Amino acid sequence: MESVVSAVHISNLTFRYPGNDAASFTDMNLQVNKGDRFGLFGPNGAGKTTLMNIMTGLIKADGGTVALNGVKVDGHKFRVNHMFGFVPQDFSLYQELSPKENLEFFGAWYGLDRQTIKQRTDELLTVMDLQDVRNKQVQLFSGGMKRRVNLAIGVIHNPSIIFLDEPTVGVDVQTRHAIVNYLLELNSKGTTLIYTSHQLSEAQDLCNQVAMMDQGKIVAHDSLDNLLHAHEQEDLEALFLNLTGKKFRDDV
Ligand SMILES: Nc1ncnc2c1ncn2[C@@H]1O[C@H](COP(=O)(O)OP(=O)(O)OP(=O)(O)O)[C@@H](O)[C@H]1O
Repeated sequence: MESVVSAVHISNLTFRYPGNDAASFTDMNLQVNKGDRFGLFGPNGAGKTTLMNIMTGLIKADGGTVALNGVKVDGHKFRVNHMFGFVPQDFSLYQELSPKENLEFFGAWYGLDRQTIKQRTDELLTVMDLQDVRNKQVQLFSGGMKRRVNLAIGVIHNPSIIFLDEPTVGVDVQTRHAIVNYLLELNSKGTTLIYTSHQLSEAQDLCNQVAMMDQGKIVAHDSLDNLLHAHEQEDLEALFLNLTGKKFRDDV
C-alpha cells in the first residue's frame, strides 16, 4: 500500500535555548496532513514561534527530524524553501521599497522567471487591494497594509505549505476578513496552512485541525470538532482555557 506523505512530520524533536528551560522541547512528535488548516495555540511563551522557526529551518533543533512534504528540513534548505512560504510575525519586507518592488525582489529571490514575477505581482497586488499604492514606499503604510504586503511576499512563489505566525496581529476587521478569506481560498485549492494566533474567533473560522501547546509540550492535537466534543467545550477560547488553565505565564 502506498504510504501518505504528511505536509509536516516532526519526529522526536528536542530543543532548548541555552540557559532557558521555559519552552524546551523533549521528544516532540507532530504530523500535519496535506490540505489541513492547522492551528497551533497556547499561552505566551508556550513555544509556538520557536516551533514554527524550527519547522521552517530558521532554528536548528538539537535532535529529531522535521520533514516537509517528505523532505527533511535539515540539509535540504534550498529545496525545502521553495516548497513553503513563511509569513512571520515581524514584518519581513523592505520598508523603503514599494509593494511592487518588494514582490519583484522576493520573486527573484525564489528564482521565478520575469514573466511569472510580473504576473504574480499583478495578481497579488489586486488580491491584497494594493494596486493604487503599488509604487509608494511601504514605510508610509498603515499596519494593515503592511500585513497584506507581508502576506503577499510569503505566497509569491505559490508554495504548497504556508506558515503564518500571527498574520493578522494589529489589523482592522476589513483586513482580517480579507486575509482569512484569501487563506481559505488558497486552502480550497490544496494549500496546507500552518497558523498560529491569539485571535481565537478568527482561528475558529480558519482552522480544522488544532494543537494546543503549553510550556513546550503539545497537550492536545485533533480536529477542532473532536477536541470540542471530547472536552465538552463550546468554542476554541473555552477549549484553550480548559486545556491550559487561567494562570498567567509571566516567568522569565
Ligand atoms: N532567542 C531566544 N533565546 C532564549 N530564549 C528564547 C529565545 N526566543 C524565545 N525564547 C524563550 O522561549 C520561550 C518560548 O518563546 P516563543 O516566542 O516560542 O513562545 P510563543 O508561544 O510564540 O509566545 P507568544 O505567544 O508570546 O508569541 C519563551 O520563554 C521565550 O522567552
